[in-house]
Formats: sequence, C-alpha cells, structure tokens
Amino acid sequence: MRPDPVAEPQGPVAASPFSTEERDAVYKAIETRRDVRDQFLPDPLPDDLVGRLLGAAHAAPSVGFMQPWNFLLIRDRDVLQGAWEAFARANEEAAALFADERQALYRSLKLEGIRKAPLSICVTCDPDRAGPVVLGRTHNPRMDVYSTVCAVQNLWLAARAEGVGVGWVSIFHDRDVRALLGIPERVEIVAWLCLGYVSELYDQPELAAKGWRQRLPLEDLVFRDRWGNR
Ligand SMILES: Cc1cc2c(cc1C)N(C[C@H](O)[C@H](O)[C@H](O)COP(=O)(O)O)c1[nH]c(=O)[nH]c(=O)c1N2
Repeated sequence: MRPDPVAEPQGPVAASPFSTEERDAVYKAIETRRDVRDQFLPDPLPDDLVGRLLGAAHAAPSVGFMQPWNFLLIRDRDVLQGAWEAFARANEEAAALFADERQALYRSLKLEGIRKAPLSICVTCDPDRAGPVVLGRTHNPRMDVYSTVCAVQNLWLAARAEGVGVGWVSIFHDRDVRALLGIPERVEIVAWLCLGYVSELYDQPELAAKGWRQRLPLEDLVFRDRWGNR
C-alpha cells in the first residue's frame, strides 16, 4: 500500500503551501538567529519546549535516512563546570595561535555560555547507526556528520522561533568531552550547544559587531556553471 504523497499544489509553479506571514516567519527565524554566549538567563527550559526542539532536530534530513544523531542533555552543574574547564584550557591554546592585536581582540571575546546557560546539549554522530553501507554515504563517509549538522541547525531555528538562545561551543579537545560524558571512541562529537532564555540578542553576528570578521557579500560567493564564473 503506497503512502499518499503529500497533497501539495501541482502545476508549473506550485504555489507555496504557506501564507505570506508563515513564509516571512521562516525568514525571520533564519535572519535573526544568533549565536548566544553571554546573554543566557538562568531560568530552566520547560521539558515540553526542549522536546519540541529535539523533535525539530530529529526531523532533519539525513543521508540514507540514517538519523545518526544522539542528544546528550546536560544540566548537572559539575559536568558543566568540567566542560567549562575543558573549554578554558583549549581556549588558552587557541588564543596563543593569534598574534599581537588579533590575540588581544580574541581574548576580549566571550566564546561560550556553558556555565550561564541552564542546559547544554552535546550532539553526536554514530557512524555505525545504519550498518556498514549507507545509501548516499558510499562515496563520502562525512555525509553522516553533515546530516548531524542539519539536525543542529533545525534545533537552532526552532529555538529562535521559541525565543530560546543557542550557542555552539567547539573550542574543546574531543578527548575531554568524551571523557566527561562517557562517549564511545567510535562516536563522533559534533556540537556542544548551550541553550537558554536570553536577556537580549545581537542584531548582527557578535563577531561582526566586535570587529572580528564581517559578513561576506553573497554575490562574491556565487558562480555560474563553473568555478570562478561570475
Ligand atoms: C560549527 C560551528 C562552530 C562554532 C560556531 C558556529 C558553528 C557553525 N560558533 C558561532 C559562530 O561564531 C557564529 O555562528 C558566527 O559568528 C555568526 O554569528 P551568528 O551565528 O549569525 O550570530 C561559535 N561561537 C563561539 O562563540 N564559540 C565557538 O566555539 C563557536 N563554534
């Protein structure tokens, strides 16, 4: 018995199934999503809200419908302290990679909200989730990690729509996070996300506002048919 296809309008230019307001809300979430570091409020996130965010993540596309993700919800203050210490060690190493005023600017940046946010979610990718040969991953094994990142972005946009801030922290040695959370060696650590309500949101990327790097002109990133063809 074939499942009924989704009843979408047919025709040369299928009209959007969304109202203008609904469509604009999608773009509003995309355009106002921010990486949050220091603006987290301590208020806990309700379980049903967290459930909706995880549902959005789980609705992400995945290669061969592999769904390679796991979500480790972390609220334990000692574990969060351990994660922050792991970040602090790695961040010191990172700062040393920049010179002079660039290093000074780097050191002035707040690059995590681990201890401020009431919830962290470590998102992992299990490469063995769907067996040794996965449709779509046969010629590029990284497709499972790329799929997991789609889940992260779904969660990030759903959080924006719910008025919840998200911050991605990647300045860690994997081994530290693995030891802290008991993650098996074969499982890839993809993202450490800090989540919480926020006191405010930047109206542009904080790194741009603080002079670290600006948004590139989109037109410089688009080629026609061949690399380099503008
Ligand atoms: C894979 C990955 C990893 C990280 C990030 C993002 C992504 C996609 N970002 C957030 C990043 O700096 C931010 O997305 C950009 O500066 C753009 O700002 P908005 O996200 O648009 O606010 C990030 N931010 C931060 O303060 N510490 C970090 O370790 C990281 N790591």
